[in-house]
Amino acid sequence: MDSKIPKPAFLKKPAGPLSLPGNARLPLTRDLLNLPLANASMFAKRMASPDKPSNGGVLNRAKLRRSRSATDLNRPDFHRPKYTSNLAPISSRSAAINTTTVSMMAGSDLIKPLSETNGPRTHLRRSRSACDIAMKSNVSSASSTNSSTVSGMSAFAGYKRQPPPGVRNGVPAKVSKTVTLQPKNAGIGASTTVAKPPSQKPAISQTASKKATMPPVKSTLGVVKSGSGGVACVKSTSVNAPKANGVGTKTVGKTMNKRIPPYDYKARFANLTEKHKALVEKHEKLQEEHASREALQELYDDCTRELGNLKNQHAQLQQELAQIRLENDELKQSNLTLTTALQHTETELSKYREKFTVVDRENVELRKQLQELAERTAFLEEENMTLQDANQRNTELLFHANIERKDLHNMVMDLRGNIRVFCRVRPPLPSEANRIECGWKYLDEQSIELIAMDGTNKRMDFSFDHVFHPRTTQQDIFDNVSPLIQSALDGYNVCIFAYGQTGSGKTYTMDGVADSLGVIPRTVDLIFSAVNDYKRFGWEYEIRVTFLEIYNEVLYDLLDTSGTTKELEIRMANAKNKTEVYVSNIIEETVESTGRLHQLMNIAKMNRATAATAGNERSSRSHAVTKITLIGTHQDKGETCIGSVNLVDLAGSESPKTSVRMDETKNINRSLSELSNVILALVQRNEHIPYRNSKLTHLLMPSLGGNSKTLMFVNVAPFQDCFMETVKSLRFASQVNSCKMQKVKKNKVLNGSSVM
Ligand SMILES: Nc1ncnc2c1ncn2[C@@H]1O[C@H](COP(=O)(O)OP(=O)(O)OP(=O)(O)O)[C@@H](O)[C@H]1O
Repeated sequence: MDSKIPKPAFLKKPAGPLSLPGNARLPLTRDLLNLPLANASMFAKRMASPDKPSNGGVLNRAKLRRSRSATDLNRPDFHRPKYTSNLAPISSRSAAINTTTVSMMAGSDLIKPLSETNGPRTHLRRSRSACDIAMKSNVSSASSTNSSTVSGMSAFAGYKRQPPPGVRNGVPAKVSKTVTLQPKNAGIGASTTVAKPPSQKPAISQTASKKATMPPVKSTLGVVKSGSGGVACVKSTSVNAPKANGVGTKTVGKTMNKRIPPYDYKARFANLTEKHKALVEKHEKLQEEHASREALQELYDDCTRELGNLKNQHAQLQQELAQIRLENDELKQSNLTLTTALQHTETELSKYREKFTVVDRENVELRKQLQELAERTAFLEEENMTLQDANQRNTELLFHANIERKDLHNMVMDLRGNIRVFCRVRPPLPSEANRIECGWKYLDEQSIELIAMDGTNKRMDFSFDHVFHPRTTQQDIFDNVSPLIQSALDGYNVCIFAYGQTGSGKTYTMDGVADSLGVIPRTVDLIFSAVNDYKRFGWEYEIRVTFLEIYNEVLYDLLDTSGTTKELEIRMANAKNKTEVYVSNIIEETVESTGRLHQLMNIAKMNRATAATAGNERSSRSHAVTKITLIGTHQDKGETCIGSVNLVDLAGSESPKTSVRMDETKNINRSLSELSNVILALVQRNEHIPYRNSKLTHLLMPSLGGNSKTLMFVNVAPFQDCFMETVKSLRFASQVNSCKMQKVKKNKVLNGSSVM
């Protein structure tokens, strides 16, 4: 054992000031006297060395005195030369130990920088105070044990004030002690430190129980061993740093065992008492730490639950966040759509604004125009009033002018004669090309010369109101007829009939064919056209129509399609006016339009044709009478005018020699003769007019004579074989015409002219 004791430090001439750590003490004088000479001289030389601090012997005199007293008590045979004073300076070694310890604690999870701990600063203060208390207790114990401890404590205290590199403001060192000594007061940071792996936590208690299990402690052990363990340093380490490894404490034990002789039971007892106290304190601290850990465990559980709740909340918030992000994306998309729509709408709005501007300008223009038009309207209304007054006056004038026109027209018609005769020569049909024609010479529009082509070359001249040659059109014919229709509209009775040999063209003249309408359909059209024109003069017309035929002196209603044979009688309408007649049981239909009238004409024509089918020659041997009654009313003037048009397609005259049905021929010829007699009586102005001698003259009585206008067509065929019948018809017509023109003729007669 002694061989392992290092060589005394004074033999090595330590460079620094003399400072003995721990229980190191300077040898007493008497000790020095007991030293071998060499050693004594060396010590004296040492003391006399200029390197020795001037106050080296004064500084630790109290210590030396105490040490000497203790030593004296234990010194039956004191041999101080074995004192090992070549230890490293305590301050440096203590710093190294404490640096190592702090580094170890700082490197462990138990020590956290202040910035990592969230514990309140007050905890740190309390921990610091506890630490200080612990330190003080250690210091006191140390000082009571050995005066050299003071320097060790000073060195350790100096270490605390100098934090190791990497630790800010020295907090980690304080925290490490706080965590270790005062776990109860530790905050969250402390709990976090305590919650570190338990393999490191027991190191604290093991430090007290001198058990070295942690690798950092081993390294510390190496440091201690290499430093050869100064007593003060080791004791300081074991007391002031309970977290130091057990090896260090073990080193202390060895040192103390070395230092306290076995027989010094009192010192040993004191030492054990201190150890016991330290262990008791550690036990209490461990119990507090255990309680603190349990509290921390509860806190940890609470935190875990809270963490779970927070995780759930976090997950829920994550879902909400995802939902919100989704909604946000939808809102962004919607916003984008709305933005696009807004831009589109703004574009349209700008267009509409431009249009509105244009329209507004147009509106202004239109308002101006409207104003002008309003003014214009007012002017026109005023002018219209003036015109209406003028129109009313003109209407009045027109009404009177129309009356005057009627009078004049009637005068003209009178001058032309109430009975007028037109002669029409029909052309030969293509099927009649082999028939010999008479010689026809048209002298003028009113005269014709007939030349027999039978070899006698007989010539006969006839004069009429108008002579129409074979090429005369239906329109030319009607142009000469229409003035009579105008007379009917003016309130006169008009009778137009066609007289002539069978096959001479009577039906063609009166009815016409589909592509060449005759007098009757043209009369219908003219009447409706004139009625519409007369409306402008205030006249409203009612048009009534009847269709009948006279066959063998029997009346037939051509509009009666019932098949029943109703007896038609010609009766006088007014006893006072014997010219007014009507036909009983006849169908008289009021016609509103031209179409309807044409429809009725076709019905009548079919009925007559049906009769003709029953007997092939019936149509040619019956008289067809179409009567159109015109009733005009002028509401304003309260006037009424009634006129009528009798359109008669007479049966064709026939020579008895060629007649097949003599009775029919006789009836036809007799009725035609009676018609001739009536007409001749009229033109000769006889007192008695034999109207009632035949159904035909009786029926036409209102239209023959008086103010009636009568027009007779004498139709003749152009053929030589019809020469006699043609001459007969022309003589009758010429006789009518000569009688009418008798005055003129008379003038002619006076001039030497002759009529046949
Ligand atoms: N002006 C004319 N132009 C062309 N064809 C005519 C003309 N007049 C008559 N005809 C034709 O001559 C034929 C006989 O004419 P229409 O039947 O009119 O004689 P009508 O005198 O009526 O005979 P009826 O007394 O037997 O009835 C018909 O085919 C008709 O088309």
